[in-house]
Amino acid sequence: MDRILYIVNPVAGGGRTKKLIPIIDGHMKGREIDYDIVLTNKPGDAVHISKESLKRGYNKIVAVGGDGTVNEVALGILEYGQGVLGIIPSGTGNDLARTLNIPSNLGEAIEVIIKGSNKKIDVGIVNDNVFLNIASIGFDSEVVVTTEKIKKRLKSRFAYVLSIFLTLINFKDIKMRLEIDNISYDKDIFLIAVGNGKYYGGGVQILPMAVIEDGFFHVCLVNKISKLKLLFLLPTIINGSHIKQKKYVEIFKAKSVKVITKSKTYLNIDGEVKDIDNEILFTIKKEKLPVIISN
Ligand SMILES: Nc1ncnc2c1ncn2[C@@H]1O[C@H](COP(=O)(O)OP(=O)(O)OP(=O)(O)O)[C@@H](O)[C@H]1O
Repeated sequence: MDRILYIVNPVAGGGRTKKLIPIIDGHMKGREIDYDIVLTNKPGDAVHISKESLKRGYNKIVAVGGDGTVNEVALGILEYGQGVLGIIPSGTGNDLARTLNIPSNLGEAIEVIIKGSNKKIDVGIVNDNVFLNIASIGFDSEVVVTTEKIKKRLKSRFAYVLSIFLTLINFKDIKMRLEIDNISYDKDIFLIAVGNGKYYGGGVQILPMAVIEDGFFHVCLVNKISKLKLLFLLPTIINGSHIKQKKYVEIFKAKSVKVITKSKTYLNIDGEVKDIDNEILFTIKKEKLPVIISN
């Protein structure tokens, strides 16, 4: 018999997620299923709540929020060592749910939690951080940093577009040594994305070839390119057709990736950006994570 815990991040999706609580309750009531709904109070809460509730006998832990909330619940399950991750997509991006074809409609997503099946997906590790979707370095990470700064003054979707233009004006290619499954390359890069999911940034198909359960990372490298050419290349990333531009874009499949940069840079991990050291190691965890998906 399943015991389901919904962990709701009230600030996900610009605060919309909090309003889902009575709707989830309405869908669950009257069914013979043991469930509970709890709210997070601060970042990191979902990790502890997941672990504690698994200890108390819940088996399906559902992240109600965006990719950040999903990442925290996944960490709790992995640290505890058992349990299944459920996802009710209600963040701004929901990129992992998009790769897994989890419905965006709330009622349908709840039905998947109740009746869906488990799929074991790959878990990435980058410098002690767990990620399920995509981690990246370069232009895209700097766009996230600039967007956060702009959002403090301008609360609109336009903030993202504006930050793309501002970052494009100021961005300098990053010199790095890359080791992909122990083969070394010296590169000047515009961006490198390493992951198991296909999308980031709310549906941008940076890794259209990614397979989420094959035990490998999928890597997209955009090499140094003139700003004029970038204006043509960037829109093709939205539908994934950039990978045909072999002159500028390289694709790899690997078990491990190491990046060594000369200067400090940013790392985007499932949508959250961190300052990083000069050496970044991406590896795949041996154990996969069970996630509930549609039958
Ligand atoms: N109660 C809370 N108050 C403030 N922040 C919280 C709370 N609970 C969780 N968080 C943090 O909110 C951040 C954003 O959450 P999440 O990523 O799920 O939503 P989102 O940003 O709207 O969606 P997406 O990442 O898909 O774009 C996460 O980093 C998480 O740690």
